[in-house]
Amino acid sequence: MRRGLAAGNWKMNGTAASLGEVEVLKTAHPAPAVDILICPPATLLERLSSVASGSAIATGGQDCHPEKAGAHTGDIAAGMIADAGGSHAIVGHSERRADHHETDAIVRAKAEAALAAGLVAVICLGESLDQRESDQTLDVIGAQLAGSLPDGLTGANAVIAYEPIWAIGTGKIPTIEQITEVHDFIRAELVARFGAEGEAIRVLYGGSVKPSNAAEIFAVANVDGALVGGASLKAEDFSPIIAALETAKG
Ligand SMILES: O=C[C@H](O)COP(=O)(O)O
Repeated sequence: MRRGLAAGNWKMNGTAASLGEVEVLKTAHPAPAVDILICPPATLLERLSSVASGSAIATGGQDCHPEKAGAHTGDIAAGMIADAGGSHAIVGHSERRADHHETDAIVRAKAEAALAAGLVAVICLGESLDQRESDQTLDVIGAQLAGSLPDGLTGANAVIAYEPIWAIGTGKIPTIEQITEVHDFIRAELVARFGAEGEAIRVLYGGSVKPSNAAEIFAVANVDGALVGGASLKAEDFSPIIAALETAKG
């Protein structure tokens, strides 16, 4: 059975004061039945990793550059995330794909860089509202899986996050039937490509996950957890999501 993963993506939010939220989570979840991950902005990664040290909370970056080092102003290499105490790297988030024109090929290269640095790659994909409304969702997800995933993925080195773009930060979520359809499709594609490891790779849902809707989303068989944005910023919101995942998948 896959272990649940509650992942928080703080995006471009958080200052040193936010580290107190991690202290609260540590106390509230000393021995959780699921994995917990927080990906703060790069400015906080080392400090947050230090605060989380010795707890059940893993940390990671929100992006990494495909190269190991070099003249890439403003970018961060996967090895730097590891050096700062992180164990995961989110790649291919729709905000990166949109804001930084990241293609599937770039996302794949970033995922490969994460794996080469010993990180777990959290590879994101999802359809736009136009694509959803024109019945292209599974085609889009299939193409993103084919183009963004490196070879050799396993349950230990990769996580997939399905995030419908139109559900991110909007308060809207797909129906449970829609989430089930996409997650079942992703699972089948992973098994077709990676065999038994495709069964072990966790598939997270992301997009407006809140304490109020977490339980129904986590009840879906192929939903192994969540990639949470806004509701991961405050322990009072993230903690009940972790608890709901423990109930469903712990
Ligand atoms: O990475 C997280 C997702 O983009 C979801 O963000 P959200 O929970 O604020 O909708």
